[in-house]
Amino acid sequence: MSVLLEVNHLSISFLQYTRGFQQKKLNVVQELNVTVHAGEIVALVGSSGAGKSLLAHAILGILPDSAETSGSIRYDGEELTTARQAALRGREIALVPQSVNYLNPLMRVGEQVRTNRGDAKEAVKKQREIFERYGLGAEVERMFPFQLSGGMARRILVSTASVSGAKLVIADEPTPGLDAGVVKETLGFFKELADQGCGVLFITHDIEAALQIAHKVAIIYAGTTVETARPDDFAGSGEKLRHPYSKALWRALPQNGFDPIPGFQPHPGALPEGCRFAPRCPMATNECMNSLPEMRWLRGGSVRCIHAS
Ligand SMILES: Nc1ncnc2c1ncn2[C@@H]1O[C@H](COP(=O)(O)OP(=O)(O)OP(=O)(O)O)[C@@H](O)[C@H]1O
Ligand code: NI
Repeated sequence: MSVLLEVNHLSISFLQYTRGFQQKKLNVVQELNVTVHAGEIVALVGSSGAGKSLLAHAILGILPDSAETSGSIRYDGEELTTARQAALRGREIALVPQSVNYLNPLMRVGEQVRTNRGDAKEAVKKQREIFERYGLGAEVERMFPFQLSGGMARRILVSTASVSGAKLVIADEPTPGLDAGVVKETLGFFKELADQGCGVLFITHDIEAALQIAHKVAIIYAGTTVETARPDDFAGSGEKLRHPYSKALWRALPQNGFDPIPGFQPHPGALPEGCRFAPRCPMATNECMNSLPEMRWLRGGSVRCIHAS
């Protein structure tokens, strides 16, 4: 399948004003890499504050003005410029947001799901077809968001991407606090989109949900990609995983012994010089403190660690 999205060496920083008129640059994301092919579901996993939503916003071109970015984001073989982002956003590149609060409370749902589809007649037809496929009754298109149940609202959010005819769907934490049935159903919708040729970037804290549908898993820590793995690398005690952080994350799951990693992910203002994980890493040596390791290929995946083998 062809490469749809290619993010390389992405850095995002924020200019912050400290005491007086001094400016301080806060480097939040550095050297973030991720590639999504058509028809592929890539899970982006990392803990809170790792930079997942910032990546999503950088791709969509909706970062705040105070953000400064460098590196490259290519879509469909070409650099994603601000102008292209504006033209593709909500159409070819769609966001499935975390919260139903992204829906306009004053607009009937059928209408808002159709907003980015040009031809009105065709849009209604497409929207009805998709609502039916997602098990949303004919009456739903006339409803307002407050009338929807949690499960229905999730279906509406995913159907928006479907109706717009998106080729790349970015789902930012689409299954927070949902009951198991709704999670399973939502995951099924993404699978279906991918089966139709869509690329899906599935952002989540939830490794287990990710593993149910992902073709590839990218793990990020403190603003940096540390590993890309195959779903079946997440097995046993994590011996197939490549990065010490990935292993630790896997072992911290309740079913794997709930062995939490001591320490905390560093705050953007206080990132270590070298490997971001070194201060918490059982394998760290002096060499790890010098510079951020390069990403390298290893056993059918990639890893940013000089000790991984
Ligand atoms: N406008 C901003 N100015 C300064 N720092 C910011 C800004 N937006 C985000 N950050 C910082 O960037 C880091 C990453 O934020 P981001 O929202 O991408 O995290 P995340 O991985 O999506 O976390 P979560 O799982 O909690 O949603 C955080 O430490 C956050 O404080
Ligand atoms: Ni987020």
